[in-house]
Amino acid sequence: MHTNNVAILGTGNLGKSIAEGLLSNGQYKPENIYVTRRNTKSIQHLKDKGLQVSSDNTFAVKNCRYIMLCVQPAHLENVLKEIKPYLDPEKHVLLSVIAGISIDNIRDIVGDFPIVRSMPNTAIAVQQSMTCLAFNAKAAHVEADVKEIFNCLGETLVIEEELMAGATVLCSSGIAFNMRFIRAVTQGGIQLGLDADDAQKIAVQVSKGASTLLTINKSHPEQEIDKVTTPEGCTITGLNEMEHQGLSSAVIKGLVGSYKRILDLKEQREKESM
Ligand SMILES: NC(=O)C1=CN([C@@H]2O[C@H](COP(=O)(O)OP(=O)(O)OC[C@H]3O[C@@H](n4cnc5c(N)ncnc54)[C@H](O)[C@@H]3O)[C@@H](O)[C@H]2O)C=CC1
Ligand SMILES: O=C(O)[C@@H]1CCC=N1
Repeated sequence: MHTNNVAILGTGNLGKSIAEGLLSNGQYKPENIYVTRRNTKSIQHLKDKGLQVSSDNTFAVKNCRYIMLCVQPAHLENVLKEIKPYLDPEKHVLLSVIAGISIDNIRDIVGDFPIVRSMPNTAIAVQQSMTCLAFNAKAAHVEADVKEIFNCLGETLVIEEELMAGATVLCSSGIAFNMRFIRAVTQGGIQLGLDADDAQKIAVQVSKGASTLLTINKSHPEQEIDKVTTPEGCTITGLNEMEHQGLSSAVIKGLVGSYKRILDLKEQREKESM
């Protein structure tokens, strides 16, 4: 076995994004990435690129060190029970990207094991993920290696596991929230007379520009806003109107709603398994 082979069990939206990211940044050779899915038809393109594609999770586990659990929460228990006989805590590291499933939930099924919770987003496909990571004590020795994998796919932040639900909302759902803002700006631009392609091009570049300013200047958003808002000008007029309509409040309420949904689903799953 190649010491660092990666298995992605459940190659759907996120699993595919991870596979594409690992592949295109060159840290992994295609043959060292094992991807599984019950029906492999829709990941045929990964096979064409040289990845090891299979519907057999145990085959992937036998050949890999890092086992990424990328199925939906409802499918996790079955997958863990299926691979458990082939898991070796000296050889394998489990990395779960599954929202609302704790390290303890996984440990309850597989026993004491190196387990990492990782919360990336779909921008991992283009090496621009923000990935939050939490390690259990057994996985402490792989922290540097795991960080290196995800650092090649964007930025990483190690957090306490109890913050993982909040991180899921900001980090993973955050891509969708940002997309909706960009889309809304595009729609507004169309109403102001720009054609759809030009409006989107402007919205995307402005978003990138705003992020880059904060990254490079290490500034506070309000400092950057103050540079744009000419007294009595159009920016402050637009900004205040957005706030009168509840922009910040809507965003915060959305984030809190999303967070509560993670906790509700977790509670529901726990009740069902009792
Ligand atoms: N989509 C996203 O942006 C993010 C998703 N997540 C988490 O990642 C997980 C997957 O999410 P998605 O990729 O959106 O879901 P998805 O439904 O697109 O992908 C899951 C895949 O697992 C496959 N699968 C189901 N049972 C299987 C089995 N026994 N063996 C092998 N494959 C099996 C399904 O066929 C499907 O392709 C979820 O637990 C979610 O909470 C976390 C962060 C971001
Ligand atoms: O919406 C969801 O439940 C998953 C987890 C974070 C992103 N997608």
